[in-house]
Amino acid sequence: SSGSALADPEQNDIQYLTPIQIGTPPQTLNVDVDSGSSDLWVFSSETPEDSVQGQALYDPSKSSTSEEVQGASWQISYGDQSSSGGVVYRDTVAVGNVSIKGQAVEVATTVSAQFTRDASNDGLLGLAFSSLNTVSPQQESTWFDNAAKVLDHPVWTADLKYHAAGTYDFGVIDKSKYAGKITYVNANSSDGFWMFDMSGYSVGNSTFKTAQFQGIADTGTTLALLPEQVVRDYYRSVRGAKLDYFQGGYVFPCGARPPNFVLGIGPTRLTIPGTYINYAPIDSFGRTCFGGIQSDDGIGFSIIGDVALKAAFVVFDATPDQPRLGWASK
Ligand SMILES: CCOC(=O)c1ccc(CN)cc1
Repeated sequence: SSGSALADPEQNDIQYLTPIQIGTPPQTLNVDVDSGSSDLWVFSSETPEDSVQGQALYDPSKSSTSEEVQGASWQISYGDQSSSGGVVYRDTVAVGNVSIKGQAVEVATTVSAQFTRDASNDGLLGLAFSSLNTVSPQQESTWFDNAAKVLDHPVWTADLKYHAAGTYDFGVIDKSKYAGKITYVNANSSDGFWMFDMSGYSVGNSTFKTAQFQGIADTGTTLALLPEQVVRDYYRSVRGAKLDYFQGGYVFPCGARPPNFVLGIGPTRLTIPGTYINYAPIDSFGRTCFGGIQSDDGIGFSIIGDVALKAAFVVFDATPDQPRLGWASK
């Protein structure tokens, strides 16, 4: 089997939302497909009312195919200090028409304020490796790990777009979605992430600078978080850029035209247009803008989030014993 699902951006592409179907009859929720985590969790009939502000809810009692996983619970916190937790059901989950029975659906009984405030986000679909799943006492598999058994190929692809809807495909690599060839690099899943090595960078039309650093391909993070030295070097070329401690990163006048940023990924190059790096205004006048590239300081590795991923067609290839990431222009 194979399938395709929409990746619809919220304002400023802060995140992309994908409709999925849970239960019988199907209940459609819009979730954030997140290659940086491994829990499928949703707002539900068991989420306290004062924590729900407009989200669609999964109600397992209205699904003839749901069953509670006795004694199981989950609790997760993300890099941005948001968090959620709750209990676990099994039910049928379809993403892009690929339907998987007995998928662990983690039902939120607590969510942090950041999730409550985002009315259009009904939950997360974690597509990192199952070793990061937080269900206890018995860890659960991700939807993709379960789907890979029935997909024509153990792959999924991300075609995110700038201020436009893109797609996530499962079990198929759609040639109409990219240009030229796909360059594959090995992924290291030992920490549960889609982690890979970068070989250097260039700013605008300057010469390529070699730099060895590793990062994770993370569809669930908005920006690109890179080594401090690289980021400092980049903003030297942005008129009026400065590191604003109170905004928590580099800002610049919205009229600045940031240069392109080229990321070296093995033998291939990913060019992030400067327009993607002029991420969004931080003030209501649209005077000062926040950079789409920021420092990864304190994380321990870089995070290649949506600002970078939307410049490419990305293949998440879970071929047993040698996961790979494929990169193509489009
Ligand atoms: C605004 C609601 O979304 C989140 O808080 C959120 C989304 C994804 C992730 C995973 N990187 C963390 C928090």
